[in-house]
Amino acid sequence: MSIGTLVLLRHGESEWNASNQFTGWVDVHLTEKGVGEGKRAGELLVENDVLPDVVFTSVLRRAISTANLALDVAERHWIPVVRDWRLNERHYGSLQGLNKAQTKDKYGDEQFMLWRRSYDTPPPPIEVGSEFAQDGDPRYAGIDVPTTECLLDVVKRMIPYWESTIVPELRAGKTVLVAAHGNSLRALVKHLDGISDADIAALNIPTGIPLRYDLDDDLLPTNPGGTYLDPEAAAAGAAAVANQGGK
Ligand SMILES: O=C(O)[C@@H](CO)OP(=O)(O)O
Repeated sequence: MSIGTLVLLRHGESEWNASNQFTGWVDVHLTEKGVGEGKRAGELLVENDVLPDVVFTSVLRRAISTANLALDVAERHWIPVVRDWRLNERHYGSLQGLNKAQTKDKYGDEQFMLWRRSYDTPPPPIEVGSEFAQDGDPRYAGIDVPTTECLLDVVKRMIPYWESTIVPELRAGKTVLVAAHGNSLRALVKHLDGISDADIAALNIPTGIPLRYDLDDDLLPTNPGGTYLDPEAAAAGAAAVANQGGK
């Protein structure tokens, strides 16, 4: 059987995307625009005839809601769903809740970009028990909840999960939707496309636009970089993510 189709979907615009705040593991809602993006993602799945057989999401509502909205529009609301914290956004440490533009002004461009896009420099850890920390959250019972993560930390939790749990569904020939986050999807795309630790800094994933990957038997993309189902909107969305902090 040939390898199934992989579709990656970053959640639609969240309340903290709109207010330009570092989000990480904080469980914020979608904005109205984000809800519209989720529905539009469903239309794109239908228009391009990529109808998921199974969906994987993080345990954060912005990804869960986006997947629900898209699958409802695509009449695939009934497919099996698997949720796992390993698909969560990167934990942003003590930056969670801070405004990106103010953080950039306070610490300067270089430090800001190091925290935001370097591969192996995590932001300072969040204080346990503080307002935007996740210790004590019942959904993470039994998990050693991080207090900060760099992209390398996300790769370390994400790729073993990809290999053990998502790949078997693809090998069974299924169309698999992964609804997750900017940085958890950057970790997966880095792995799929073999992007270097340095080059991954320049890659940004727009909200709410399905990204299709066709994989060969070795799980290498036959369409390197993937194919956005709305390439124009994706280019504009990725540029907007890259410029966050500039406002
Ligand atoms: O705040 C975050 O959690 C992420 C995604 O929104 O932001 P950034 O793109 O700055 O890594």
